[in-house]
Amino acid sequence: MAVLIIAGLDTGGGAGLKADIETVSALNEHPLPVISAITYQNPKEVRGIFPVPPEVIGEQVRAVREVFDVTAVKIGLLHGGAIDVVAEETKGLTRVLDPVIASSSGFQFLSPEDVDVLKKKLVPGSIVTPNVPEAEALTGVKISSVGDMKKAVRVLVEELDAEAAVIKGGHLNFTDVLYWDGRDFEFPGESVKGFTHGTGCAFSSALATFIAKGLELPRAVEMAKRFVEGAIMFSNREGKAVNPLWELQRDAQRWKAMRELETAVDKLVKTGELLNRYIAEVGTNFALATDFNEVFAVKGRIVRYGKTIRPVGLVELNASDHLRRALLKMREFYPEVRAVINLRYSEELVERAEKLGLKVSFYDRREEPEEVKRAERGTMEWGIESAVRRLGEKPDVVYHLGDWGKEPMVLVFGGNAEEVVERVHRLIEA
Ligand SMILES: Nc1ncnc2c1ncn2[C@@H]1O[C@H](COP(=O)(O)OP(=O)(O)O)[C@@H](O)[C@H]1O
Ligand SMILES: Cc1ncc(COP(=O)(O)O)c(N)n1
Repeated sequence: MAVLIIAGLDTGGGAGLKADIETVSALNEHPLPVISAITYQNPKEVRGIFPVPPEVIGEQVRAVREVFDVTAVKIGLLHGGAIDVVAEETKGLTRVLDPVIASSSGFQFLSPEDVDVLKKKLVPGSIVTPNVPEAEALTGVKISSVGDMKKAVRVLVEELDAEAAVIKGGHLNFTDVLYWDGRDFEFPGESVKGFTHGTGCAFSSALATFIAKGLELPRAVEMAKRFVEGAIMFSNREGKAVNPLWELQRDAQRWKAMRELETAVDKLVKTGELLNRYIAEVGTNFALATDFNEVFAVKGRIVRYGKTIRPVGLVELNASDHLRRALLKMREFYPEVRAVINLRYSEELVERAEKLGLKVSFYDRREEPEEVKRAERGTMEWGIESAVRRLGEKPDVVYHLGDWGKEPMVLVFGGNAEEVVERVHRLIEA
C-alpha cells in the first residue's frame, strides 16, 4: 500500500521526511515522499528553511496521486504559502496532520498568522496530532494535566472541526489522549530513555500507515505509540534522534549475534578436553552484545562433562546476568568490546596472558565499598570500572581473586566472539 507523505527535509537526518520514509518502509508499506521545504538543521539547531514553491508541491502530489492508489496522507512541516495547495491537493484522503509549529530545539517554523491559516484550511477534516505546546497554540487551552488534554482535544474536534485529535504527552506525562467519534481515549505510557528528536514525525507517519492498513483509529494510535517507544529505546546515537528502523535492525542484529555466538561456542567445545580444567565451578558462560546492547549467552552455562565440556542450553538473549553486566560496563568505556567469557582463575592463566601481550587488569573485592556490597547487583559494574581505571587503557583480561563464598575468576574480553575464542585458545595453548 502507498502512503503519501508531505513533509520537510531535515539535513541532520533525524526528523521530517527521512524519518517518515523510514517509518512507512519499516512498517512494510510504500512511502510517497513529497517535499514541502528544505531545512538547514543539525541535531543542535535549525538554521533556516527554504520553502518549496506551492506549485511545485502541487505537481509532486498530482504526479503520484494519478498513479498510486493512495488512501492516507501524513502532513508534516509546511510553510505559510503551502497550506492552501496542500488542503486542495489532499482532498478525499484520510489526512493525518502533524501541526509542526516549532522544532524541539526552538526554531519557529510557522508564524501566528500561518497557524491561523492552518486552523482554518487544514485542521477541519484532518486527524490532528499536536504535542502539548502545539495543542495550546491551536486551542488556547493551557495544558498541564490529562484533564486539560481532554478539554483541548474536544476543542480541536468540536470547535475547529478536526475529524479526530490526538494530543501527545511527550512534553508532559507520556499519556496521549485521543478524541474520536464523540468520546476520548487515554493511552498511558512510561518514559523511555533515548533521543526524542523526530518522535512527532515518526508518530504521525506510523499513524497514517496503520490507518492505511485499515486499523480503527484507537488501535492505530496505540500501535503508533508503541512503535515510537521502540524508536526512542533503540534510538539513533549518530543522528541524536529516533530510529524508525529499530525493529528491523534489532532483529537483524539478534540473528547475527546468535549465529556468531553459536559458532564460537561450537569451536570452544571442539577443544573441550583442554578447556575442561578452566571451566568455573559455577559454570562458564560466553556473552556477546549487539550494537543495541542486547546480550546473548548460553542458557544454563557451559559446564564440565566427563573429560570435555558442554553447553547446557541454547544461545539465548539475556541468558547471563553477570556477564551481561560486565560486558555492558566495559562497553561504556570501550564500545568496540562485544564479547566476554569467564574462566576459572589460575595464576598460570594470568601469567600466560601477560606473556602473550594481552592487557591484564584486576579488581579486589576487599576494596569494594560497603554500599555497593550491600546492593549486591552493583558488584560486577564496580569491579569492571575499577579494573579499567587501574589499568588506564582497555583491558583484554580482567581477573579477581574472590572473596568469602565467591569463586576467583578470569574474564577474557574481545571485539567479537571469534576473537575471544582465539584468545582462549592461545591462553590454554590449544
Ligand atoms: N521520552 C519518551 N518516552 C516515551 N514516550 C515518549 C517520550 N517522548 C515522547 N514520547 C511519545 O512519542 C510520541 C510523540 O510525542 P511528542 O514528543 O510529545 O511529540 P513531538 O515530537 O511532536 O513533540 C507520543 O506518543 C509520546 O507519548
Ligand atoms: C523538517 C522537520 N520536520 C519536523 C521537525 C520537528 O521535529 P522535532 O520536534 O523533533 O524538532 C523538524 N525539526 N524538522
